[in-house]
Amino acid sequence: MANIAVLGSGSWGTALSIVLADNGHRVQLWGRSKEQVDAINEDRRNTRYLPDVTLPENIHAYTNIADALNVVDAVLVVVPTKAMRDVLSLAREHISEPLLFVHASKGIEPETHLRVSQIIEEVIPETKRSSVVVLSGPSHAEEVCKRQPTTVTSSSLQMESAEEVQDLFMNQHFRVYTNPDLIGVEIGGALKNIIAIGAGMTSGLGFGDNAKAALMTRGLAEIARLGMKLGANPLTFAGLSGLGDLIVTCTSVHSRNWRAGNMLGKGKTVDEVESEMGMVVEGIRTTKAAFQVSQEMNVEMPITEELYQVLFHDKSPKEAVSELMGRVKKHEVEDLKFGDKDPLNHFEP
Ligand SMILES: NC(=O)C1=CN([C@@H]2O[C@H](COP(=O)(O)OP(=O)(O)OC[C@H]3O[C@@H](n4cnc5c(N)ncnc54)[C@H](O)[C@@H]3O)[C@@H](O)[C@H]2O)C=CC1
Ligand SMILES: O=C(CO)COP(=O)(O)O
Repeated sequence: MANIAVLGSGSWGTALSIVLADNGHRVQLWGRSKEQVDAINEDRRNTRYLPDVTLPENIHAYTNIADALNVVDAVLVVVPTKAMRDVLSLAREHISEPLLFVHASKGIEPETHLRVSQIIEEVIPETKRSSVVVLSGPSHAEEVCKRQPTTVTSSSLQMESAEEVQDLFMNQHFRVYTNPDLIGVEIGGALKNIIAIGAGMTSGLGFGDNAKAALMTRGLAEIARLGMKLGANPLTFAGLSGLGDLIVTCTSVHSRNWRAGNMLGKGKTVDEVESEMGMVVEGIRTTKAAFQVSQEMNVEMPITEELYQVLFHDKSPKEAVSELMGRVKKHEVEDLKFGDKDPLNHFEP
């Protein structure tokens, strides 16, 4: 049994707290809202984010981050990426010995373009962190908290740390694999949100499954293109944190990114969508960050570029689709050449 601080009491922080509590761990959950923290402790409910779920007794909620971090073995940070740096800075002051840091957020920091594990490394000094692990994959909180079958990936540069997190979370409903490709796992989890906004947008425009399949497939190609340039292994994008998460986010009724795109396709503005959603839509800021990175690194990302124009420069979704469909003709797989006898050798690691 371990004591684990969970920083962030939104949908995902609460659902992951349930997984940990089911595994017998003591969870010290930190949230900003006193009303929500009281409701968790007194009524065993997170009324705002997961109102229908009864929370196990071994989840204890706090508004004071020092209380949540008091005598713990590991820290799980699950706040929107834009809040990550502030929350970590707040936590840092209350940590006195090296702790295992796990995060389950999916984004790229808007101003610095850092992945979340890099933000942790920058804000938490080595004397206060033993290792950094990301937990990512196709996993909506609404299903995890009902103990429906879910599979995710635990990734870290240290195998022991990835396995430690696998052991903390894994149970009969929540299956955890390990993967050493931290860059690939974080990039796949962050960038699939962009494509999910696009998939929702095409549905909002009235297009069908062909358009969705096109976006998902070509979206994965451009995610992998940028990821590989950043140092990821292409095989990771065919796994849970890549293709798996892309499927769930582009097709599930629970996806905030898909729903946001759907509203945009139906004519709402970004401001209207964000205020109606009331929950984080990571893909909006990630679109801007990924677009900027793709420009800096000279990586072609046509879907991301069109969505950036829609989200930040008032381009109409219809015009964006038309631009994508009217691009110059291309090969499907850049590495495959006609007449090449052994094309698969391009995929050797
Ligand atoms: N909801 C889901 O099913 C999943 C979410 N994620 C990721 O988890 C991360 C968190 O998402 P959710 O929990 O769904 O978001 P949410 O919108 O449900 O909740 C966000 C939580 O963060 C808190 N928060 C926001 N800004 C803060 C700040 N500056 N300081 C302290 N707390 C702050 C809010 O009060 C709220 O409790 C995101 O990166 C998301 O992509 C990943 C997998 C599944
Ligand atoms: O990452 C998620 C599921 O794996 C959550 O996606 P949304 O933020 O679009 O709901």
